Amino acid sequence: MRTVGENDDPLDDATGDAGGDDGYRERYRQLVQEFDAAETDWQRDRAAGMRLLANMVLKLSATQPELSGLLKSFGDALQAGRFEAETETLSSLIDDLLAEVAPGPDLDSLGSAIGRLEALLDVMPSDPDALTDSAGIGRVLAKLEAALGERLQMLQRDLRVLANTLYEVPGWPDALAAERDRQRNQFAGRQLVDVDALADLIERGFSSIDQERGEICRFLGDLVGRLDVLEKTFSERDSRRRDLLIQAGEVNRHIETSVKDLLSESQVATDIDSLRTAIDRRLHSLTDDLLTLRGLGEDAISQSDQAAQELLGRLRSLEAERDQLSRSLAQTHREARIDMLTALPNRRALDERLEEEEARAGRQGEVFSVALVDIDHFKQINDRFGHTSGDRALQIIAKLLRTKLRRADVLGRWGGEEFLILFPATVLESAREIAERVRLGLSNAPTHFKGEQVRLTASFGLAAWDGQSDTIPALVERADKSLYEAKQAGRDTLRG
Ligand SMILES: Nc1nc2c(ncn2[C@@H]2O[C@H](COP(=O)(O)OP(=O)(O)OP(=O)(O)O)[C@@H](O)[C@H]2O)c(=O)[nH]1
Repeated sequence: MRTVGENDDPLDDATGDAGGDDGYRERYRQLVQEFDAAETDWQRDRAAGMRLLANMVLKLSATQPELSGLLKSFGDALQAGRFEAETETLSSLIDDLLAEVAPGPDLDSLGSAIGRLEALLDVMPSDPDALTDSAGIGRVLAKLEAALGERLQMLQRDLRVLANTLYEVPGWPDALAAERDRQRNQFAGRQLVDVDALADLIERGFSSIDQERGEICRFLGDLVGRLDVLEKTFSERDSRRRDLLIQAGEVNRHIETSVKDLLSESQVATDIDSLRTAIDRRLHSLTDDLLTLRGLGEDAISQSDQAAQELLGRLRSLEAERDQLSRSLAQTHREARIDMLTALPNRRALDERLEEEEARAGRQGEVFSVALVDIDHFKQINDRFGHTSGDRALQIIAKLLRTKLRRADVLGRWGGEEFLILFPATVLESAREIAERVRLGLSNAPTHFKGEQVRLTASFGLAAWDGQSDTIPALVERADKSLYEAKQAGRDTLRG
């Protein structure tokens, strides 16, 4: 392991070992971005869910007459056909269907209609081409099937998005679950709500959304319960959905283990290099797992609201684990005496290095100098371009200062927008020359933020160690005083 003092360029070192752009930092950033994007999508879905409520009423109303019309024309077509053997069975089936739909189809009766339609298909001749006079019936049947399938699928999808979306509202999931159970019991007693009553309920729920959350919960419970009935009709034989859940469960467990291992490895890591290796190894597999989960999740969302809930739950708990990981990383970095943002030695490391230099200079009867560097008008960078750009400016300046200094000079982040340079075994005059070179280098290197050219400058306050009777706090205080004078003199200059 290398110590801070031996480190030529800590920023390069921090990414170099882990492989440049492929380093753990980059992958970690991507992971964070993915989570943020998921969060944004989710917010958007919530708004979409509210819009869907309104659309659903319209769709239900539109389905009813169209369905009746289609069933009637199907019946007519049958009458015109010559399927003597099947006519009786078919006619009674169609009568049943029409009777069921006539009073105003709701989701429950549509679900049952689909079941009957399947029975109808079963009794139809298996080879339509062999029957020249079946063309009309075939067309009507196909149209009916397509219209029903499409409408119900749309309805199902909308309901799922809606249910998922509103699960997000605090306190609703429990109310919803209770309501869903209640509705399930009602279904057992075949207690149906017609489409007008349903629409009424939705509208009432809308108009008093804040005061009447309970009402909306009941309404949603009703819809979700009905959705279950429909879903059963459609996908009882859909084993793919079950497979997806099993696969997702396996990936989840793998992720859980990886994160736990990583956390415990980061706790016991004794140096930054071994920690970095551990993170590197785990983040590879975590990122892959997450992508797999995403892929599975996308499929699962389209198939099951339950799967979507589970995926979301996983993403949330992963997010919590990510935060814990990031806290643990921050802690390790602090302990490693490296500043997280600039990857320079931090205040703690600088304090130690100053003490070492003081002891060395005292022993050998030498001197040394320090400079406090404060970025000019830095608040304006934050105010104009945002805090993230401010952070980037600090990173740019850190790197620039580092490249202008000698190998032996120690540069660290003293705090906020302030840096400290230690010039070991250097008299004030030489330190001043180097500092002036650094100041000019910074001042002549324009930077761009959000497409705008910005000139970053800094003020420098210098002081030299005054021999045995001097102390580090007194030395830094003198440098700070010089810095104040440099600021007073108009900034982008040095004093001391
Ligand atoms: N983005 C970002 N801003 C920081 C960080 N640390 C400190 N700052 C900001 O740096 C700014 C320092 O502002 P001031 O002390 O008013 O000084 P200034 O605007 O640089 O002006 P002068 O020093 O007088 O030239 C404050 O707005 C802090 O919020 C950081 O880590 N990141």
